[in-house]
Amino acid sequence: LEPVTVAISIAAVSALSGYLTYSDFFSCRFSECCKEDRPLNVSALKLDLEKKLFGQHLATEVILKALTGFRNNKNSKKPLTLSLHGWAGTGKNFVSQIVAENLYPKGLKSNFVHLFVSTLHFPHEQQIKLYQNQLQKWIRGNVSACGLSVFIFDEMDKLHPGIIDAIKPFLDYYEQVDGISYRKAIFIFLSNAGGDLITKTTLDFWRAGRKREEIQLKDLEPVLSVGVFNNKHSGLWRSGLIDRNLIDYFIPFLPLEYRHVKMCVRAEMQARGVAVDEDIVTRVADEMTFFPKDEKIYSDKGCKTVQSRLDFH
Ligand SMILES: Nc1ncnc2c1ncn2[C@@H]1O[C@H](COP(=O)(O)OP(=O)(O)OP(=O)(O)O)[C@@H](O)[C@H]1O
Repeated sequence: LEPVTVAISIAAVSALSGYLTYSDFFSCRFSECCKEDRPLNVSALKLDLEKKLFGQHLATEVILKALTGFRNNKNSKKPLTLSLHGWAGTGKNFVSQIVAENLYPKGLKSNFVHLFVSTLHFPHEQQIKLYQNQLQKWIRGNVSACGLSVFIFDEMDKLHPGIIDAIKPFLDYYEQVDGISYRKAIFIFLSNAGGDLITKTTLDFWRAGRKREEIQLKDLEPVLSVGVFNNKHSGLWRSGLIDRNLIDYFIPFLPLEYRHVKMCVRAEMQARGVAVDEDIVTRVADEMTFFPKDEKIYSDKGCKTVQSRLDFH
């Protein structure tokens, strides 16, 4: 059989079985497809988070629930907004990548996933108005092309106050704004703001002899939202997004311990296709620095420099 005949037969069978429409088959085969109505593969996302993300039981649980609920709800009243907080190298970008890959096979490289980095895209304080206009245009254009667009804002703590409020109308409970519905879009904010509050709570649990897995969202989420709202350097200082309850979840990323750093080293070795050597794992983990000064429990940079350190061994 010729490839064309095979393609047509597969398309016809798929269309008949209701799995894909005929035009879907061709458009999705030859260019990337906007997956607005496709259900999320919940077990794949769960497996990814549980296998790949270390030491973040709260983030794993909340992200899984939030995405599943949102994607299964055919009548969502607003876009999904997640605000991820935590110390450097604790997995915020890593999780965004996992989420993106579970929505679109090309992940962060997908045409429907957009990453904004504050210091790169919005560097000058004097140009806030310009950035606000550009941001609105960019989001409007992309959501009109694909409802299930994903927008990731990295370095929120370095974003000049007020910029993010430009997207408030898109995050609100409107059916449409100027003829466009934003209700299927996903907004993810990443920030180091609140990292100190998260560390303090995690440390309190540790000092009280309690397991970190006992920390619940209610121990952190309220402190986090208030802390971020009152922090001039959070990107969400006095933000209407918090005021109007437009952020669905504040998700804490806990500081990583020595054992988590070791897990990151092992994962990196496996990703490089080399056999895991426990001596090297220990040596790389021992090279990292830990805080607080006395107890030395949490890695200063999380797992961030693990990859480059591994190159030396
Ligand atoms: N909790 C984790 N589980 C597994 N790997 C992790 C985790 N945290 C970090 N890593 C590894 O470290 C790398 C750097 O982490 P990542 O970029 O996600 O940190 P971040 O929290 O976004 O930091 P920053 O706030 O500095 O941007 C990731 O690509 C991943 O390989």
